[in-house]
Parts: sequence; C-alpha cells; structure tokens
Amino acid sequence: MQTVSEMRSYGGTQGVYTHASDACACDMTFALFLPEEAADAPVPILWYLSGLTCTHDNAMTKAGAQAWCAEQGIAICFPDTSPRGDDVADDEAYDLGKGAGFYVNATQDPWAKNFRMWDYITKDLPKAVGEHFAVDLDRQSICGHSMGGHGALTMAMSYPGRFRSVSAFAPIAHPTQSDWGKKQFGAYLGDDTSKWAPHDSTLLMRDKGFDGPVLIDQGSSDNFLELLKPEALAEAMAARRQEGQFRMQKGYDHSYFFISTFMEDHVTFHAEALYG
Ligand SMILES: N[C@@H](CCC(=O)N[C@@H](CS)C(=O)NCC(=O)O)C(=O)O
Repeated sequence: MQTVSEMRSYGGTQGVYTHASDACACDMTFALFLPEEAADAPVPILWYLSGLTCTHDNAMTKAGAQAWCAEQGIAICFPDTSPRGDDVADDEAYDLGKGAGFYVNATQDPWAKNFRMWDYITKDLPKAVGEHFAVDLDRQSICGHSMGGHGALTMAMSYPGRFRSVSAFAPIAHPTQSDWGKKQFGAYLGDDTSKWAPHDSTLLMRDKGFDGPVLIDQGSSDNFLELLKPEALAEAMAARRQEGQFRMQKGYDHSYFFISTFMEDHVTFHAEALYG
C-alpha cells in the first residue's frame, strides 16, 4: 500500500492510496476519508462507487461527503471505476473500457485479463482497507452514482448480510434493457444474457430484494433518464414491498450538483443503519 497523499479534512484525514490488485492484475488507486474517531477505534465504512468516466477523484472532490461522514463518525471510500495502466485494454468510447468497468468480472477478450471490478470491490479492496486502516468491516454500507449506483445495488442484493444499507443517486437501474448495459455486458460477459441477469438491479429486486433499507434519489431533469430507467426499479421495489424510499427530485440533473445536494441525506441514512 502506497500513500499518494494525505490531507487534514473536517478533523479527519482525506487520503489517496495505491495498491496491487490481484483481481484486476494491476495497481489500483482509491481515496479514503477517515473521521477523527478512527484514531481511537475502528469506525464503520461506507463505500461510494462512481459512474462512467470517473476515477477516485470525482466524488472525493465534488460530492461533499467528508463533512457529513465526519459528523457521523464514519469512513467513506471512493474506489476507481476500472483497471488502469498502459497494458490495460481500452475503447475509444467513453462508456466502455477504462472508466467504465461496470462492476462485473469480464469473461471475454480483450477485457477478461483486467476488468474484474466485481471481485476488486467485493474482495481485494475491503481486504486491503481492512488490513491497513481503522475500519470495522462488520459495519459496512454501500452507495453509488449512475454506473456506481448499479454496482452498489447489485452487490448489496448479491451479498445478503454484508451491507447494512444501500443507496444510489441516479442508478443505471435496468441495464439488461438499456444501451447503458447491453453494450457493456455484451462486450464484457458475452452474448449469453443469462450471464447478464445477476447484474441487473431491477431483476434482482424483483427476484429477492435487499435485506435492509434502500434509498434511491433520481433527478427528474436528468438527461440520461432513458438510459437509467428508474421507473423499472421503482416498480420492482413497490412490487416486492421493499423497505426503502424512491425519491424523484424535481429539476435535478445527473451532475455532482445533484449528488452534493442530497449527500447529507444519504450519509445520515447509512449512519442510522450502521449505528442501529
Ligand atoms: N457523456 C458524458 C457522460 C458521463 C457522465 O455523465 N458521467 C457521470 C457519471 S455517469 C460523471 O460522474 N461524470 C464525471 C463528473 O461529473 O465529475 C460525459 O462524458 O460527460
């Protein structure tokens, strides 16, 4: 584990670190905010998965999460969205390859060698963070934005008992039926759509739901509504009678101005579950 930077923030520390990932077969960079309570004892941790084109840096600098995490005494980790490096495959489109890992384990060439973001987020990263920092892995929650909302919801429903709560800002909610999904799942997972289904949060919600509270915020003026398909997830939540809230936020778009507006609500929501 190498420290890239560490800065004082809200009485705690905002760090950026690089480590070797077995899953992605490359070095990965992540950001971690630790509140001042972490100096005395391990603190609960919230994972924040970012969207297309992002690195660890976008949410770290624009989501405004540190103030609320400091207030609640919880850590927040911002991973990268794909493997990185000169040897890693890429595509010229912004929504495939680097910056667009889609939180799956690719099985198809040329992606299979490095694009294993599912294993990175669920295995390598918690192991590394748990070993090196004062975080309590018995108290984890997960959230994300857009492609990262998709990752957070699919991981939360796939690992019952691991995450106490899940939330998402404008998640890609039904990727098997969207051009933000079909293109990437076809490339990473191949043509057999039965391999796609475990990575669709609407299908997972219909099938099993989440064993804790769910909070979804979606801007009504989001320019990607046709790709995100929020109505499919809202319907699935209602049909399952899932504990949680789906909030359509009037006039908000897809940007970090939307995310930072509602970040306090999300951190408070997770803190209630993490300290409950
Ligand atoms: N085509 C758009 C789509 C990418 C996009 O909106 N990405 C969102 C996540 S899906 C984002 O967080 N962008 C980075 C940022 O706003 O800092 C672009 O490249 O700007």
